[in-house]
Amino acid sequence: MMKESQPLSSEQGGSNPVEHNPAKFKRKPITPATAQQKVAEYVQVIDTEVIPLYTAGGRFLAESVQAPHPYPHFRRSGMDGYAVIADDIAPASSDHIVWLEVIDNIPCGQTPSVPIVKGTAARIMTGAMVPDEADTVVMLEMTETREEDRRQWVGLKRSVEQGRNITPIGLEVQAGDILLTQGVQIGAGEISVLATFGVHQVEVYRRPQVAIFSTGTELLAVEEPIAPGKIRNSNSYMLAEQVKAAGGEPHVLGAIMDDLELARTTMLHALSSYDIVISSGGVSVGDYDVMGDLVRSDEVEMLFNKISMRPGSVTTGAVKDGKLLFALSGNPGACFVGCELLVRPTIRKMMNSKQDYLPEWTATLGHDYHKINSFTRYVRGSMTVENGKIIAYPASLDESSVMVTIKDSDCLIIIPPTSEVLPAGTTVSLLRLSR
Ligand SMILES: Nc1nc2c(c(=O)[nH]1)N[C@H]1C(S)=C(S)[C@@H](COP(=O)(O)OP(=O)(O)OC[C@H]3O[C@@H](n4cnc5c(N)ncnc54)[C@H](O)[C@@H]3O)O[C@H]1N2
Ligand code: MOO
Ligand SMILES: [Mg+2]
Repeated sequence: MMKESQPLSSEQGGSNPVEHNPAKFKRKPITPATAQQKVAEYVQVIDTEVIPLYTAGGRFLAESVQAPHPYPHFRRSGMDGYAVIADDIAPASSDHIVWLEVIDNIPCGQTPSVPIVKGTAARIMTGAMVPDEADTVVMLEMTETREEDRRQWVGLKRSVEQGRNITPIGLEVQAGDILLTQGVQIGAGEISVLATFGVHQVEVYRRPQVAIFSTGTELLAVEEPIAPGKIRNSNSYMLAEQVKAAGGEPHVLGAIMDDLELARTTMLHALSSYDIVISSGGVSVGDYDVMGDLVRSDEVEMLFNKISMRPGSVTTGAVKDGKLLFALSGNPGACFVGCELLVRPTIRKMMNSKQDYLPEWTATLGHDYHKINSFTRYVRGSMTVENGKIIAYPASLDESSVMVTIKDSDCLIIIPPTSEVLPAGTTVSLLRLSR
């Protein structure tokens, strides 16, 4: 559940006596992969809880599940028909109907009541337990019936090979098979396995509780009317959705003015109360970029404050008392990418997921990409399949400050550092976004 609280401050002027600090201009960029590694070093697997199965969808399994019995655990009919002994019906043909006496009727959920012997058959329904002595089920459409002296007979004009329409014990699963491993995310298929094997109480990882706050004196709450120079706080909402999609539980702490003290108290409160903290805005070198100043202070241990990527070069990581703080850029595009590349894997690693980083695919660039840069670019784009190949089209507007094309994107196309136009047709890697 996304929770939203009131903005922490509404009255401060937001002017901040940020001291002139040349250190902020000397930032040492590290690669995106190094940033991910640095963050991963601080990730701790979170504790677990036991929840009812019907609430387990989307959660990450904290236990491995071993089959306590084979599945199916009895020989099961795959058709509505008659359970027979194949040898009995071997001579059947259109000229020679073989008649078997029907001595049992086995609906689903019941056990056979009499053994099938030579010359007899049991009427049986799909999913019902096949009598031990029968080795074949003939579907209803291939049979005719008659009644004589209140005895039922079934006639067959064709033979059927032995074993037809019987699902053997353990076809899907043998007793002792490992079915689900720790860290698997529970979806429809997984929950079906758990239900089948009677796991009605599931041990899952607790959802990481993620505090989100935005900094920016320009920020309005979404319900406020626009005003000159002001914008609405869209990043908090965007981040909350990204956190939810990753498997975490967002807590939106609202927006604060660009005020160092306010940022300090908000950050410290968030770090002491939640498992992960994300802030947006104020990490560049501007006069009011308070998060950048704060992260360089003694309050936290800064891991990095520059990554050789765009958007999101100012993405900052820090740690305090074992908890990670992600101070993301205020620019929506950079904020989005920083969250996908660093926060998402953190949330998922905390729940032991092996699907922590965004999956990387190979694709063909759909049109020329003109921007040159010494940093790796993660360009939002959309994928289509043309003639059996994945074609990735960069968004028309992909600047860090652009918000509106995030919604149209299902991938981040990786454009390596380049000084030349990348022509359409180039093979590129991309990170697939989950939607
Ligand atoms: N002199 C330099 N200026 C800038 C540099 C630089 O290296 N030298 N880096 C640029 C890059 S790259 C980026 S990215 C931005 C990063 O800015 P900040 O992280 O400090 O973010 P803000 O200054 O607070 O805001 C930037 C932009 O984003 C808007 N914003 C902020 N919060 C939100 C929100 N919650 N929802 C929607 N939009 C938000 C804000 O109004 C600004 O327009 O710095 C460059 N500058
Ligand atoms: O950090 Mo900025 O997004 O690189 O443009
Ligand atoms: Mg700034």
